Amino acid sequence: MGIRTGAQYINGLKSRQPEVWMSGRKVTDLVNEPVFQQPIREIARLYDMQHDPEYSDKITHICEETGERVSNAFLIPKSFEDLQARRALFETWAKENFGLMGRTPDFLNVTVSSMASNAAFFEKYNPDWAKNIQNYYKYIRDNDLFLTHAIVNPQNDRSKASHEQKETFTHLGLVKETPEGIIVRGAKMLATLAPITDEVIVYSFPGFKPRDERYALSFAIPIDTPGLRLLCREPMQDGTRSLFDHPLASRFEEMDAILVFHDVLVPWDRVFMHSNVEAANQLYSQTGLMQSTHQNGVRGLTKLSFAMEIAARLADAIGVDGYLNVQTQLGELVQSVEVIRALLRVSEYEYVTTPHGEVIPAGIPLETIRGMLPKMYPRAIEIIQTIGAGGLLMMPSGDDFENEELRDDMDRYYGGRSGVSAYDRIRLFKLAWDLCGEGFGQRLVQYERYYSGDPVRKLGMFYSNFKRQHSFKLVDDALNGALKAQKEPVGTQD
Ligand SMILES: Cc1cc2nc3c(=O)[nH]c(=O)nc-3n(C[C@H](O)[C@H](O)[C@H](O)COP(=O)(O)OP(=O)(O)OC[C@H]3O[C@@H](n4cnc5c(N)ncnc54)[C@H](O)[C@@H]3O)c2cc1C
Ligand SMILES: O=C(O)Cc1ccc(O)c(O)c1
Repeated sequence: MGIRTGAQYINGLKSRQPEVWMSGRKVTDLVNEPVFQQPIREIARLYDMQHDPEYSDKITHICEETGERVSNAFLIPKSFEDLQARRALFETWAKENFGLMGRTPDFLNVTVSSMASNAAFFEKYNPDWAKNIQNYYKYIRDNDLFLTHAIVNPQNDRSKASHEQKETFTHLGLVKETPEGIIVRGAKMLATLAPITDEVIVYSFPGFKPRDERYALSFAIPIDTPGLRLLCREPMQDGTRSLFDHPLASRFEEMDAILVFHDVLVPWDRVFMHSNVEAANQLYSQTGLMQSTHQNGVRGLTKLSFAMEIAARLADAIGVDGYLNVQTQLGELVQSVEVIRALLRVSEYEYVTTPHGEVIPAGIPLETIRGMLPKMYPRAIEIIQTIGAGGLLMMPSGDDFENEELRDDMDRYYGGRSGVSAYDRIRLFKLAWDLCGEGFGQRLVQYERYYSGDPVRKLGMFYSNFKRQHSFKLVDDALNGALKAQKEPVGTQD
């Protein structure tokens, strides 16, 4: 089939009924559920762009194997140009939602593409796992599917390994093997957008201990697989608030869910790994899972640029951007954007070709983005809050603004500097408040901190890897140079 349209994506959602719980009730009509309607439209719009002549050649390509047009997320890059084609997709889609939707279909499609192109890793442990991940890649590529992922265990007690939790199946684990597949039970935490996806893929970060075998799992199943329950967090908008009042929150909220598996059957052909602690601990570093960091970086750059632009427009609108304290904050934001932009370019220009011929962006600059964004983005939000100050809280609702009796006061007291009307300023400040004040915006801060795992442990892993790869030769040169310089009599140097 190849690339889907938005309507085909929505028809897919209509064709099944996953077990979704939200606000104490079962959601039985996903497509007409107010909380999900706008995010579904946003995702559908991305699918439609694949067919739009303005974008089609930029974000899709003809698959060599099938001759069909498929998303660039499924490209296994073999050259710098391929990397750019993949980036073009990430960038084009991210700009559609200002980088505020992190888990658009490209994110996991690129992850699975990378897992499949590293099938040799799976082959080492079990040829079936290698075959399964490759077939799965082809399946989601040819059907243009939208995946969610669940990699982290529920928090319960982080001081204990999976096998030491209060109950055997607090963390998702294997119950038994059957002729049809494996039965799994327990929970996985935080699958973003799960209710409106087609499939879920499960894998883990490293950290398994001996006796954690039953938890060392990776597989993918349809989101409506019997026994799989999706427990949504409290929604941050009810789907009925106006776009005037909440121009971002009412469009781009990504619902998160905990996944509870009640003895779910995973067919053998969907099992990518099980019962192997060593393989599970290696999966992250050996299968290019980090390729999604390219998508994260491009999307993160869009989001940070958006925050920078909002801060600058706020300052301009109320005439404070001539003050030195405001200028230094705005300058800091512009420089943050430039740092991330430069790191992305370095990662792409200094690409690495793997032994099996896949071209991947250089890891250290990409990891540096991942380490810096969790500090830069919250700082950007703090700057928006500082520049907007009390005005952010004082905006009237759209209904107030429309009320003729109030209109004179609105026009007089809500306008900005000369040339900025009350209407323009209210809209701008509402946009800013969605990002820096609403629950929606706070989730976006939390997302940037945690979307790719705990930044504390990630930074520790980053330094350990760096230490393994780096010679620290400058220090040796300085020490050796000092010894040499001591021995040479003055006047003998060239
Ligand atoms: C908005 C949002 C969306 C997300 N979407 C997804 C998704 O779609 N799919 C998915 O799988 N995951 C998703 N994540 C989850 C993400 O993977 C986790 O939040 C992340 O891995 C951190 O784990 P945790 O939240 O359980 O924190 P914890 O691991 O419980 O950490 C809590 C605190 O304790 C500290 N800590 C815990 N253990 C240690 C340790 N061993 N050593 C040192 N310090 C420690 C941490 O530094 C942190 O400060 C999302 C997260 C957010 C916030
Ligand atoms: O950045 C990485 O390390 C890759 C990665 C893995 C899992 C995630 O959920 C994620 O967002 C990113």
